[in-house]
Amino acid sequence: MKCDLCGNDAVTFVRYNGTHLCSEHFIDYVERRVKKEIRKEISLYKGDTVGVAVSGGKDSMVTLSILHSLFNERNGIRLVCISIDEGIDGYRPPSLDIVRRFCSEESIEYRERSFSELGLSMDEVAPVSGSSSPCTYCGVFRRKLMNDEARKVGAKYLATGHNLDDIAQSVMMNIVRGDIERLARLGPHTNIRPGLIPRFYPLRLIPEKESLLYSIVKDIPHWDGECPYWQAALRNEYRDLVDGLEDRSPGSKFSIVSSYDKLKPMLTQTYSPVTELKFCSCGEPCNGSRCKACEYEDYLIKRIRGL
Ligand SMILES: Nc1ncnc2c1ncn2[C@@H]1O[C@H](COP(=O)(O)OP(=O)(O)OP(=O)(O)O)[C@@H](O)[C@H]1O
Repeated sequence: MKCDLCGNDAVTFVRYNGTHLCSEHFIDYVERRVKKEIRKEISLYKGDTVGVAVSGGKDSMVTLSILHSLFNERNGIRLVCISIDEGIDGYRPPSLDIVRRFCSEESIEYRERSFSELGLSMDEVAPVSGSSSPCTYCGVFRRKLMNDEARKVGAKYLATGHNLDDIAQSVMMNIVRGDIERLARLGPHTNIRPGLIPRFYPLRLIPEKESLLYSIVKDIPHWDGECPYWQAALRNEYRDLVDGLEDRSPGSKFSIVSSYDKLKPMLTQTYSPVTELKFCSCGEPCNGSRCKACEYEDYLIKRIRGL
C-alpha cells in the first residue's frame, strides 16, 4: 500500500475517507485537525497558562506531546502537566512514572496530586462501592483534584485526552439514559464560571485508533495497562455500541459528535448552566452547599472503616 499523497509506503488506511497515508502525512493529518480544534475551542494570549491532565495513557500523552510542541517559551504560553494518583496499586504508579520521566526529559512543569489527600484510595473504595460503579467515585474525586490544581497553577484552561470515541460514547450514553441536562453540559465548556477551570479536548475529533497510531509513529511513551476496575464501567457497553455502528457505517462516530454540536445551542438554551455557583468548605464550586466529592468522601470513609 502506498500513500495517496506522496507514493511512500502507507502506515494506515483511513477507512472513513478512503485514503492511504504514510507516517509523515499521517502525522500532519492528525496535527492539523488537533490545531484546528484547539483554535475552535479556546483563545490564548501571551502570559496565559494551560493545564493538561495526564494519566500516562496514550491519549493524554499524545495531547501532552502536541500541546508541548505548540505552547512554549517562544509564544509565552506556560504549559503545566497535572497528574492524579488514584491509589490503584500496580496500575497508577507505573503510568505516573512514565509521565514524570517524559516531563523531566522535555522540561515540562509537572504537578501531582493524590486521592490520599482525601483520606482514601480507589483500592479501598472499590470493595465498598456496592451497586455503584467504582468509576463514578473515581471520576468525581479526580475531577475535583484536577480542577483544584488547575486553579492553583492559574490555568486559564485544562486540556484532557478525550478522543472522538470517548465523546461519541458520552453522547450516546446520555441519550439512552435520557439525561439531556447532562448532555447539554458535555464540554468543551464555553461559559466561564468562577472556580471552574474550563476544560477543552484537543483530540475531540481524533478517533482512538489514530491516537494510538500517532503515539506509535511518534514514539511517544505511554502506559497501556488496564485499570483493574474497568470491567465494571457502564461505558464499555457504549464502546461496543459505537464501535458496532462505525464498523457498519464508517464515519458514524464523527456523525454522532457533529450532530451533537448542531444540537448543543438548542440544548443550552433550555438547560442553561448555573452560572452563580456556591463554594463548598473545601474550596470547590458546587450547586448546593457541599460538593459531590465531599459528600462521597464522608460516605465512603465510613464504609471503609466499617462504621
Ligand atoms: N489519573 C489521572 N491523572 C490526570 N488526568 C487523568 C487521569 N485519569 C484520567 N485523566 C484525564 O482524563 C482523560 C480521560 O480519562 P480516561 O480514563 O479515559 O483515560 P485513560 O484511559 O487513563 O488514558 P488516556 O485517555 O490518556 O489514553 C485522560 O485522557 C486524561 O486527560
